[in-house]
Amino acid sequence: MSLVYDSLARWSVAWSPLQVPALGLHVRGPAMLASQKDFNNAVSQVKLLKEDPGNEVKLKLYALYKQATEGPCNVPKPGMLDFINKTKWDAWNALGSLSKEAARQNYVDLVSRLSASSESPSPEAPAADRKQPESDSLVVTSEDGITTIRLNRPAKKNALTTQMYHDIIAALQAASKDESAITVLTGSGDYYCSGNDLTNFTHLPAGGLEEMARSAAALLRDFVNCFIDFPKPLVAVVNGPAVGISVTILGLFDVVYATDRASFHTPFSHLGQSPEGCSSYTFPKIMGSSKAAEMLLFGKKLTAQEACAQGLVTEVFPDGTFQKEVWARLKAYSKLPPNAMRISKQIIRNREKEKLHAVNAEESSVLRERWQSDECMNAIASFLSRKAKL
Ligand SMILES: CCCCCCCCCCC/C=C/C(=O)SCCNC(=O)CCNC(=O)[C@H](O)C(C)(C)COP(=O)(O)OP(=O)(O)OC[C@H]1O[C@@H](n2cnc3c(N)ncnc32)[C@H](O)[C@@H]1OP(=O)(O)O
Repeated sequence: MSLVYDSLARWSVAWSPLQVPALGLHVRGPAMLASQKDFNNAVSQVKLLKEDPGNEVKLKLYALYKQATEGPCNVPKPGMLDFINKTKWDAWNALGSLSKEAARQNYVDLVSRLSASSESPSPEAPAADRKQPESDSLVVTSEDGITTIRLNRPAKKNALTTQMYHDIIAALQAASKDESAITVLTGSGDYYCSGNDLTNFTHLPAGGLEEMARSAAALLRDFVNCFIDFPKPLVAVVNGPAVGISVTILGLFDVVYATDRASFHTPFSHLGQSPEGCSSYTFPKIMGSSKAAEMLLFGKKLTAQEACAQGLVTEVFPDGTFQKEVWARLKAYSKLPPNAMRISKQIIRNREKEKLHAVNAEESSVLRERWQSDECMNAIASFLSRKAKL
């Protein structure tokens, strides 16, 4: 269950039933409007819904409830760091001058639709007891001399949760000591990875924003250090679009294979952030300072072919044969003498290790400041309130 969902659920207890903005709401004449009794019944019915209707619907319910009971939004807008209350306020405020009566009716209609759909069997709806545990977001397997670390949150485009950063660190540490010759990072579904899960920043710890930025910077530094120090051949099998940190760390891989459907996007300025994953050093080295600046400063998105032409990607494969061709090749490579591959990697990496660690430390420290900036907070709030997408 996502953090936002948890927060909204807690919210619903504290603030009573939730609601959603304009989408799918009915407009009726006064004679057809629901009575106060219908409304009270609907409020009780919400608590009996068998299935969680999801954050968006709960927000809609919340806003309609507030509009129906208090009228148009008349309370001050919460601060931009108060993500949850701001999202709720936005939803209520979006109803504008909708009358109390119309809001009451829309609330009743929405609850009635929800009750009907939660009663009809839906084979695709995930039952609570089939919910994937957090650890299923990463799947690690070892076969044919290859350890594969697979990002497995396809419904969220494999965005990286805080837990996933920790799990990847643990998986890389284990892979560095296991029997496999090669380690692969790849993704499930249509995306390789959409980068940092932006809801990671919605859990403010007791120490507030400053403490959150401190612990995020420490985690980022540990995470990237694992890639710098990884002792065996590390291969990225980029099965679809890649965003943010999943792109920047590619500069620390030994080989990057991509489907022709992949794209490579580092929208740090759009997000009020700055480069990480040692990309401020590796990208200019790989593609030249000007091409690197276009990506890292202006967020230019590269196609797979462009990324290959600029040296970030080793080879591009047609999507239809991508998996077959790449895995056949990796299986062949995994039969090469493992010690020779390790030693060769060490010779290459040792020349750079000290520099890479220094770059990682600096980038993490700069980001610690960035995460506390208005630019960054506004960009995250904007994505979370569904106003912005890349
Ligand atoms: C206190 C400790 C914290 C520790 C944190 C560690 C910190 C290390 C951080 C290092 C710095 C990293 C920087 C980056 O990676 S910057 C890049 C961040 N990524 C983004 O900005 C991408 C945002 N996503 C999008 O723009 C679009 O979703 C995307 C273009 C990727 C896909 O669009 P599409 O229309 O195809 O699909 P949807 O938008 O409908 O996505 C499906 C669902 O997935 C959710 N989603 C996707 N990406 C993210 C994401 N990055 N964070 C959170 N959620 C994401 C999306 O919201 C949809 O969810 P719902 O179905 O529930 O709506």
